[in-house]
Amino acid sequence: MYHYYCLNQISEAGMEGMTEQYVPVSDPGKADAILVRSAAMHDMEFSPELKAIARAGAGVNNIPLDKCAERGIVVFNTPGANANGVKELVIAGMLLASRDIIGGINWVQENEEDGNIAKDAEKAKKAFAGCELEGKKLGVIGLGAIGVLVANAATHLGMDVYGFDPYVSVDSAWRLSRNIHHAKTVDELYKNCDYITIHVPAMDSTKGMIDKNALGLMKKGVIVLNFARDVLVNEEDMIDALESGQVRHYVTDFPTPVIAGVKGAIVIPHLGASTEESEDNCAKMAVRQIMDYLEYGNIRNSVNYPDCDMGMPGENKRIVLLHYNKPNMIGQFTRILADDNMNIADMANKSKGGYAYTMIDIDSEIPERVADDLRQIDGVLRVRIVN
Ligand SMILES: NC(=O)C1=CN([C@@H]2O[C@H](COP(=O)(O)OP(=O)(O)OC[C@H]3O[C@@H](n4cnc5c(N)ncnc54)[C@H](O)[C@@H]3O)[C@@H](O)[C@H]2O)C=CC1
Ligand SMILES: O=C(O)CCC(=O)C(=O)O
Repeated sequence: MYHYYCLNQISEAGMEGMTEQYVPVSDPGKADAILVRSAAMHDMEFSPELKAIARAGAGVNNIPLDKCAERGIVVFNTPGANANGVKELVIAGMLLASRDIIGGINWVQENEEDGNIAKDAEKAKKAFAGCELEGKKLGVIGLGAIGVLVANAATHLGMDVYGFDPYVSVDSAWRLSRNIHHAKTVDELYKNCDYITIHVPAMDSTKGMIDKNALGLMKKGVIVLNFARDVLVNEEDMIDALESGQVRHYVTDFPTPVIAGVKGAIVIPHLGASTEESEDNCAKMAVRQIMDYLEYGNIRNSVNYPDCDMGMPGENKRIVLLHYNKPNMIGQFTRILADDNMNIADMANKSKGGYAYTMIDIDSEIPERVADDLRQIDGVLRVRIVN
């Protein structure tokens, strides 16, 4: 039996994937796994019961990854599962910023009682005119799951697209249209583009990257779109740039007290991934990953531990160890198993930064006392016999 707790509402389509072995609990302190969307977890206490957290989404800046790793809690996310939802809203954002669709709709609502509205609209509409996307230059910062989709879609709208991502993955590079120009520096993209959209995670290295200096390099009247995280943009600097006309519109998916209501800012209430399809995709992926980890110890799409997958153990018994990535850990594990006359049928060890994960299949029962001996090794953070 496994206990889980949902910190946010998670799509039914995902929860339906859980077998009768999974029971919801009302106290997170009693959960083996927590499912979360955007709820902030930094101040939460984690009980020793907690083995996994699954973020049904991409960004994990709401979760204390190192604290979790130190406690042997594996944190998962669902890469790419909501990327199409965000891509579509970014395209909508570019259109909203190019033509005053919102102003026009508001005008119709304000004049709904006007019996002459059809004729009056023809006079009023010049106030809401705009420009087209075709032929304009778009700069995409971050060519991951979302950035690639946005860049490729924009080429189909006839835009001239520039991409910047010094850490682009091989998979993303394969998915990227050959029509995208490779910007070698972010400044090159700032200087040349009419629209700039940012799709990078919120990390120490990216926070505030769109600041006064970056905005100063951009073309006058640029449109900036931020569907990634509020902290990537220095909002005070953005307000100055909107007031001076350096930025024509700032489209953001993140309302804050500073930016909400600012003239020129088009602020959306974090709707990028709020589609039925994205919510279902994320929930299904998060649930599958949690179940595979709790039942078989397999790790797929973790952000604080290495991915490591040995499939199902079959007739064997499996023990998994979360530990520091340092010398002589495996030697100590195998010595303890050998002292107990246990035969290793299969084994995998992977590392990610300072942490590592070892899966060992044994062709006999694994006594709890062996797990206890393994727990005593300096640098071991958690040991689980998973079947
Ligand atoms: N508005 C919404 O509802 C949503 C927002 N997001 C946000 O969007 C972000 C991106 O999402 P995905 O594309 O799915 O993530 P991803 O991990 O697939 O892609 C991120 C890309 O950013 C690149 N990158 C990192 N630092 C960079 C830098 N300094 N300059 C240029 N590129 C850099 C990485 O190499 C990677 O290719 C998430 O971290 C999240 O914060 C994600 C989903 C929904
Ligand atoms: O769950 C949500 O709607 C937020 C999506 C998001 O921001 C993300 O996946 O990073």
